[in-house]
Amino acid sequence: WAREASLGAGRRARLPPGDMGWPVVGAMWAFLWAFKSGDPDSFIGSFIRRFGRAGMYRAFMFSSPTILVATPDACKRVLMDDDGFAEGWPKATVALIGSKSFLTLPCEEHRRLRKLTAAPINGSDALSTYLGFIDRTVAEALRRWSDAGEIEFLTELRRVTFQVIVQIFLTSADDATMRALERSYTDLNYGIRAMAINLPGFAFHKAFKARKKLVSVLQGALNERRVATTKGLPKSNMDMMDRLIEAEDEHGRRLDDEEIIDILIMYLNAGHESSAHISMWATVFLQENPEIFAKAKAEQEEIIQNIPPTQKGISLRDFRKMEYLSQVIDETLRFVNISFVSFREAKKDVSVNAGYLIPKGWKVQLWYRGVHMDPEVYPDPKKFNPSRWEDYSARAGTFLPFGLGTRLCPGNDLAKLEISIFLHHFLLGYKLTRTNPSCRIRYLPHPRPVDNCLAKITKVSDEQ
Ligand code: HEM
Repeated sequence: WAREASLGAGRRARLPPGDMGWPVVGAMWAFLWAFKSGDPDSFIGSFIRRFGRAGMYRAFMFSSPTILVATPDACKRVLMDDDGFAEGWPKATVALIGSKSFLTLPCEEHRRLRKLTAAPINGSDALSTYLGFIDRTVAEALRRWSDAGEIEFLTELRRVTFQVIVQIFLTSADDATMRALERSYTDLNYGIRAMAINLPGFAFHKAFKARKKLVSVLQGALNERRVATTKGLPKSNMDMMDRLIEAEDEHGRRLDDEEIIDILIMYLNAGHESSAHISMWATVFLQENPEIFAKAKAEQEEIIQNIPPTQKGISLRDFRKMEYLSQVIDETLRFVNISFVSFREAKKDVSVNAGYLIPKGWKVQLWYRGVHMDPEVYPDPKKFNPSRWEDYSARAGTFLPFGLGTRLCPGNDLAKLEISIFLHHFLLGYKLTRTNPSCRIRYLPHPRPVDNCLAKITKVSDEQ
């Protein structure tokens, strides 16, 4: 109330509708209740019900006055306006991912480090470099799982996507380092959308301990790398850690250890969590929908039949032919809403959407989930329907699984490649049988079955 009052009558009158909720906690209880009770869409739904389809609402969340944005045009307007908005992530996210990661970097520094780190992971050349490794890794994992009996499918997929991202960022990491990192990331993620309460029993407390472990493992790897460089030991090939160590700005300044570690913590996390979840959900949806499965399988069979006998594995050209599979993945991205919201902060007063005011200093939450589940944008939004993407190109702002603008996910192509190659092998030779097909879903931090998709992977045919 105090923050609203300080705006003055004129500015206050231009705020979008909404209310600041309960003292201190604001709308956090309603948010947590909606997500924990299994109906996440009811959170934005309650604003629409009470205040109409304004598309923007005011609320008090994560200890800050906040504008919730839930229409394609308003999301686009905010995401494309770097003069008006900076990143504005909740305290817990910044504390866990790192205050020197992209989450808080000023514009110029962000642009420089983003250019340095995004080029080696996106674009055809980069993708061709990793394709062989991804192909071998997922094929081998599926073979192993089919001999293993019951597995936690999501946990195993996380290991695979982690193996891939570690290969790109820290080529030489040994198995023990990798396992230690991977375990800590699981704990870290459970605290990422929590309140930043560092007391035993709270999710954030456990997550913060996991961050300390990550820092110590990465510091060890960085020390080894620096010693090797000082001694002039030969390098097998240049990975992302080397690039970050050697990067210099125009004044000759290099990144210090803290900066390198925070950037690595961010990339290693962003680079495996979402891809693993989407691979799992896409597999589950395919298995639950025999017609979609059959159509996707037929496409992969055709692709494999046209591979020349001299070619080993699939190529980038084959990947680009996977049109229907790409629709399955887009529909999974829309339907699952792994990144259900993004956070910004207004650097100045900005007018959006028919003159609503986003006051300077207020937080902005971009509700991608609200856009993706809006029946006016996607008819029958709760139906998993890959065919809605046939001959359809989404209007800007309506499909935001990877965000938009200067913060667009730099790993979007890599993620799609990884998920496609996994599904390619799965469709051609395997079947998923879940132990608890109607297992409860937990929506925070990301939607997942609470049993981590306990299942058997069975080999049904040899891949040709
Ligand atoms: C299905 C998989 C993925 C999804 C759904 C996803 C989603 C997103 C979204 C929505 C954002 C934008 C956040 C914002 O607007 O502030 C983002 C940013 C980011 N993603 Fe991804 N991502 C995925 C995979 C990856 C992969 C594989 C990598 C690494 C190789 C990655 C690295 C990043 C990084 C570093 C950022 C921050 C970019 C910046 O601030 O400039 N992501 N991702």
